[in-house]
Amino acid sequence: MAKQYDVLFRLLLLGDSGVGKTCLLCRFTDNEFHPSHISTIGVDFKMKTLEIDGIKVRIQIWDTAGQERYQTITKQYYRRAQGMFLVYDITSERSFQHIMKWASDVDEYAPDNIQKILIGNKSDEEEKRQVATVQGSNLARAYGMDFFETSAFTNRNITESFTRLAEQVLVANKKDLDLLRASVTDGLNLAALEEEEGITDGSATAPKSCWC
Ligand SMILES: Nc1nc2c(ncn2[C@@H]2O[C@H](COP(=O)(O)OP(=O)(O)OP(=O)(O)O)[C@@H](O)[C@H]2O)c(=O)[nH]1
Repeated sequence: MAKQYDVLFRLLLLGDSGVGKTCLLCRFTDNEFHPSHISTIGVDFKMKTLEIDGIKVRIQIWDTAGQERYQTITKQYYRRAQGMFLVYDITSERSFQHIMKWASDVDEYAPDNIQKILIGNKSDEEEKRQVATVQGSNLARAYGMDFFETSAFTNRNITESFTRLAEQVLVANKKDLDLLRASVTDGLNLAALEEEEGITDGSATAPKSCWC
C-alpha cells in the first residue's frame, strides 16, 4: 500500500500545568477549544500530517502532564523527540520563570540536536497579561529559539508555530532527508523506520484522550 507520508517526527509539548498544552494540541489537530482544565495524566499524543517543501511530514505530538508528580514518566519521552515546544502562559509570571527549569530538563534528557520553540500562550487574555512580549522574545533569543505568542482560544499562531517547529526539525535532519529523497524504495524512509520500531500506535503510559 502506498505510504501516506514520507517522514515521521516526534514533537513534545512541555510547560507548567494549566498553560494550555492540551488546548494547543486540540486546536492544531482538531480545530477545537474547550474551556475546562482537565489535567493530563502522564502523556498522550495526537498525529497530523503537513506538507513542507513537497515532503509529507507526519508529526506525532506528545502532550505531557505539567504536574510535578508525572515528571519521572514524562522525562522518559524526551529522548526520542526531535522537537520541543516550551510553553508558558502570558498571564502567569510563574509559568514563564519555570521555562528555565523546563529548558534545563531538555538539555539534560533530550538529544543534542533537539529543536526548540518558545510559546507564550493565552495571548487573547491581554487584560490579565503578566509577561510582556519583549520578555518572551528576549528569553527566546537567549536560548536561540524562535518565539510565538499563541492563543488556542482564538487560533492565533497555532498552525504557524507547529509548522515552524516541523520545518526546523526537517532542516536539522537534512542528511536523513537527502537519503530519503535519493532512496528508490521505502527502505530508507524515516517513517518506515519508526513503524518498524512499532511506535505508531497510541500506547502511551496513562493516556488522557484529548477530550476536545
Ligand atoms: N483564554 C485562554 N484560555 C486557554 C488557552 N489555552 C488554554 N486555555 C485554558 O487554560 C486551561 C488549561 O488548559 P490545558 O490545555 O488543559 O492545560 P495543560 O497545559 O494541558 O495542563 P496540564 O495537562 O495540567 O499540564 C483550560 O481551562 C483551558 O481552557 C488560550 O489560548 N486562551
